Amino acid sequence: MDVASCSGVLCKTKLGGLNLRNSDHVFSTSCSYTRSSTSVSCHSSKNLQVDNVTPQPLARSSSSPSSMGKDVLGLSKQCFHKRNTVEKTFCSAGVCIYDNGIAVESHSHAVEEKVGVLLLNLGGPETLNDVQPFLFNLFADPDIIRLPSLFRFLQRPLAKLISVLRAPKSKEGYAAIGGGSPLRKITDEQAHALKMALESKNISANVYVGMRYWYPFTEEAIHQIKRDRITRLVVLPLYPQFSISTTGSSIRVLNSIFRNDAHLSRLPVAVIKSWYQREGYIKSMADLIAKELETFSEPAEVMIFFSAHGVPVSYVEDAGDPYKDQMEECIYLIMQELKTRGIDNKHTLAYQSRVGPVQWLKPYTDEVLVELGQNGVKSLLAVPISFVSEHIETLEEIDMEYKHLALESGIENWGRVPALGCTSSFITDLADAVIEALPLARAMSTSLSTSEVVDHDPVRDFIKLFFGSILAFLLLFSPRMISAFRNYLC
Ligand SMILES: C=CC1=C(C)c2cc3[nH]c(cc4nc(cc5[nH]c(cc1n2)c(C)c5CCC(=O)O)C(CCC(=O)O)=C4C)c(C)c3C=C
Ligand SMILES: [Fe+2]
Repeated sequence: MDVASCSGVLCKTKLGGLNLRNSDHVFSTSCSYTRSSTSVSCHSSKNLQVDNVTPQPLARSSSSPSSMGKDVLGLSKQCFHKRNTVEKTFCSAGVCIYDNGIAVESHSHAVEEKVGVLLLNLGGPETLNDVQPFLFNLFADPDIIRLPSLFRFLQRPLAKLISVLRAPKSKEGYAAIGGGSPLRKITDEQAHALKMALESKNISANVYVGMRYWYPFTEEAIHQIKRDRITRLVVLPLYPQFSISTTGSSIRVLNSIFRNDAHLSRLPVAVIKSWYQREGYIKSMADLIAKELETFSEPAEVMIFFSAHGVPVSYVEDAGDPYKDQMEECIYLIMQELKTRGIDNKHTLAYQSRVGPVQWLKPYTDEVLVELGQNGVKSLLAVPISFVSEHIETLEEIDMEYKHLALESGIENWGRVPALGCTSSFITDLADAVIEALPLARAMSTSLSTSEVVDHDPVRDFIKLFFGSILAFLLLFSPRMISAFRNYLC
């Protein structure tokens, strides 16, 4: 059934033996919704709203993150939300949720809808020989090293240089955790668990894994989705909070694949850009923290230490990355949830894993640990917060380096909350997010907007390349640049 042809008060979309029933808000060509201080406006030429918006932080601060109302990714915004100051669950999946939500009811005759879920993740080297090429892929990403357009042609040579320089240090880290990243195995397990959770909710779906920098690459997953003739796709990045450097980068790749493929550009897709504020996720995190606190002799005395992967400050301040705002909101929500359980410990947030010469979000995890130790904190529970699987930065950086540093600095009792992995309440919540997003899928546009049309002027390109090369040469051999490269080594 072509959902775009739907009209009237009630529309039904048949999904693999299910009917997803929505209020007419979902299918009207243009809709707006107001409820106390919350409002959502959606406009769609295809009678269907799709995510493509970053959900709003809730309740705490009064100003929106700097990216709100901006289109950080060049994705067309189909919906925009205003701050919800009263109702916690309004935008629970990072997708537009309407009036009475989405009613899902069983239906006896199946139609040809084939649902796919694409899990996006970072990927990691599986062997020590993979480390340098993995790092090359990472640093060749213009969302990881953001060069001014004049220097874009240097992206790959620079990536080669930095990956070769950094590889020995990274290899040491991967060697310490068994010779490779566990990310592929864990993500595959999460994919399987999600498929099962969807099945238990009567949704039959294929779940795919698409990694950004290592196998199975996002491109491979998309080919498989095409071969399997998926007719409706939900894209679910495994990063709770949105950053240009993670979810943003993966969605940029998806966008370019979909736009240039006649079949894919017609496929209804819903992208869940972030989900840090979902109740199920917040509660699952609170469960893990509460359980781990119990392992201390005096749980109430323990400092809860959230450690998030950092991003360069310029991402937040210049490019409008909502990552920092979402991180702070997420921690606020977890602490609120713990408070409802009578847990009112002190807590703090710091950022780890900085790379290269630029300023990263502060405070830095290593510096805060030393300060806390010096200030007499005796018990500390580390909580990795930006990622949902174990990886090099939990297993090596936190469990080895930071633990050692903390104990050296005077902290006596150390604990670490495990990553969510396949925790069942968490996977169930992801399944709910998928189900909420499904009816909001819409086809990506085939036409490039004017700002995206690549304008080729050979004379201008030559002038840029010529002067860019001279500038790059001068910069590369300046003392400042040489010291900058040294920073990639440690
Ligand atoms: C939300 C999570 C992450 C953000 C934000 C992020 C930004 C970011 N990362 C780098 C550089 C590196 N990241 C590396 C590994 C790595 N990064 C994340 C997550 C985020 N990165 C994960 C889960 C992993 C581990 C993957 C694994 O193999 O287990 C690495 C490689 C490891 C190392 O050498 O330290 C680098 C390098 C930048 C520059 C950046 C933002 C601009
Ligand atoms: Fe990273």
